[in-house]
Amino acid sequence: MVQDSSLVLTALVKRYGDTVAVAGIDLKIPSASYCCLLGPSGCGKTSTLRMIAGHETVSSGEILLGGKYITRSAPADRGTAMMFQSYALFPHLSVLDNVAFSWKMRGRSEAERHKRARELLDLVSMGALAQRLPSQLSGGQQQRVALARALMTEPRVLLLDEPLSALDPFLRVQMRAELKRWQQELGFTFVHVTHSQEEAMALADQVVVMNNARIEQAGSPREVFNAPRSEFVARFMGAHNVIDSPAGPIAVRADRLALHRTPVPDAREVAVRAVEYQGTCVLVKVSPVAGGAETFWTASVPDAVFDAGPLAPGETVYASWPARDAHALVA
Ligand SMILES: Nc1ncnc2c1ncn2[C@@H]1O[C@H](COP(=O)(O)OP(=O)(O)OP(=O)(O)O)[C@@H](O)[C@H]1O
Repeated sequence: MVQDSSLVLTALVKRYGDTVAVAGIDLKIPSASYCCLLGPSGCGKTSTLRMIAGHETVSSGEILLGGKYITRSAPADRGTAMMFQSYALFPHLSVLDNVAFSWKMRGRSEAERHKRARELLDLVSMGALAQRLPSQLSGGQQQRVALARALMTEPRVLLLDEPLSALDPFLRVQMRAELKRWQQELGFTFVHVTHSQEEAMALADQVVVMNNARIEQAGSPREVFNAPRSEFVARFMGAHNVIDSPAGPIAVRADRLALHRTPVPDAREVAVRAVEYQGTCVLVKVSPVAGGAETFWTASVPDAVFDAGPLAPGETVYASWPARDAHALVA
């Protein structure tokens, strides 16, 4: 039977003296799903993760794993394992012994622990390097070992704190795909802290956008990207314009903002301010003529469309968007 690895956070609060790091959040993370906690520095992501792990006490509120309260359980008794930003491998132990370490602490025999460690090293494609020392591995390889070591404790929930931030951009994209594959193969819950919206969109079943110790919005990457609820989410997810309309602020995706040379109904007159070539598209930055020079909107124009009618800074054009692509934002 597959174990229930769902997580529920209710009215969870973390205070450090006068600082409120997490201000009473409610969140349900379904069993066997990939959840990304996303937000700017200091918004409370790591504090949330550390409370789930039991590395930080909860000021108030509750945490349930698989329907059982774990709020006050010892870290080792929770069914969670944490993979850290720095991989924190023991430098003097081989890869195999690093992975087997937690079973040594539990008094399991060498044959038993090495057998399981080898299985996990094979899972993360590191079986061939089992006898190396951590210093003889690349960053991506060290990360695989750190993952195998976390899995050795047989968690139901794996907690990952910025696991890709130390890798170069090429490796980051490769390891991202592997994390997703491992999560699907293992079939348990991953909670991954990141400040990269691109990473969260690529990985998550559920993206949880945090700001100022609270959850601004939680949903699938498509829901959060296509229908941001607040100005903060629209700006943080990027590729959106926040536009004042008579009914209040709206978000319009940059690729849904159309530019016309002649007026069309409901269009706003705008001045082209800058043109940035991006390869597959061209970003055209415009300012509404009636809106002040410090307001900028961006239209993302496919390169072939732009090439058919190039625009240059200083030109005046007309910006419009389909009504269905205007998402009302809460203030
Ligand atoms: N041990 C601590 N003592 C006092 N304040 C803390 C402590 N840990 C975190 N904080 C504060 O709590 C708030 C949330 O911090 P947290 O580390 O959870 O944010 P974060 O979103 O993970 O940020 P980052 O992306 O920079 O890691 C911040 O204002 C931070 O300064």
